[in-house]
Amino acid sequence: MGSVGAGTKILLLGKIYHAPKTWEALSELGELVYCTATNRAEFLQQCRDGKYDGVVAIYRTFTSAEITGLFDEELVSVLPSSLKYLAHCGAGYDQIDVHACNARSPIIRVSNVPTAVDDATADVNMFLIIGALRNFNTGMNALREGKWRGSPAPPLGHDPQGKVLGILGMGGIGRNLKKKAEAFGMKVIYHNRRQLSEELSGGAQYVTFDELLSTSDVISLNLPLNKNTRHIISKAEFAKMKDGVVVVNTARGAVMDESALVEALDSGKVFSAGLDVFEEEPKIHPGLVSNQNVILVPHMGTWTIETLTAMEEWAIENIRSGLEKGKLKSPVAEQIDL
Ligand SMILES: O=CC(=O)O
Repeated sequence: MGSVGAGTKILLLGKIYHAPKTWEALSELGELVYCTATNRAEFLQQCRDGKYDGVVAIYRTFTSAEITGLFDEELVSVLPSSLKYLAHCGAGYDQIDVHACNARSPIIRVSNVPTAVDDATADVNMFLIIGALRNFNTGMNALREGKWRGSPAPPLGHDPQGKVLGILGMGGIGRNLKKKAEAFGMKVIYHNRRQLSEELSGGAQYVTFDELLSTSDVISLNLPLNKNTRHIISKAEFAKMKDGVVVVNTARGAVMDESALVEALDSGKVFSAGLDVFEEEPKIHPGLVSNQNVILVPHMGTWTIETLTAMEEWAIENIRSGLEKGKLKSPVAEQIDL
């Protein structure tokens, strides 16, 4: 079932920082080739000109989109016909149009990196929850301006103990967050496309989307971005939330309508927010930058040596598994049954 043969090539889109030896070891399975394009138009042209013909597997990173742009229908349509495996080094694969990959014959099999990201992302998530509940940003900024806590002093924050945390999206990160939040004394409820088994949910109460919105003291967004979840939190959803709710997002910016969040913060409906992701990274809505009640982190959920190393190793393993066994280690949800 393997795809290894003379002429097999493996293309790197982006960089390998932490697992260079594991990457280089792939050279026993195929020739390692590198992208020379500096922008999307160039990459598309190179593909059309056959520069990457013979590429059977691609390893790509989130930031490689700065050069190639999204793996949308247009880009997928020019990828070499030899391509079988697309290994994304990240948990969220919203940059890839899996539908377009499925439409190819044979299909392009896509993998992401689950599990390895869970701890680091849930840690940042917890940092944002505590930081937003305590509203540390105001005092921290004042201190750097030489004004100690500022004048007037920041409003008092809130303790996590006894607060209801509503987790929207109970995948690996959501479940990991649940355990961490419980250690801080929070009561966890969740909503997910499907209710989880008691064992998987760890006893967290399953509630409807509307119940989650109306009964949570803190709402954490932990769901993937796709056409069904884009702007799942918007004006109408904010209206259903408790007054003074705290909102935290480590998933993808576009699951929430940023302008609606800015309005909800300005009106006081939302007490504070903690954000690691934004709708148009690296652009940040000016209403978020100017609002002291928002903690802003520039997409650093997995930004640790240990986690980024584990992610790179995992994504490379997907390529090895595809080439050796004809099967990816962690296919994306849409392709699990294919
Ligand atoms: O944002 C990070 C990831 O999707 O892994």
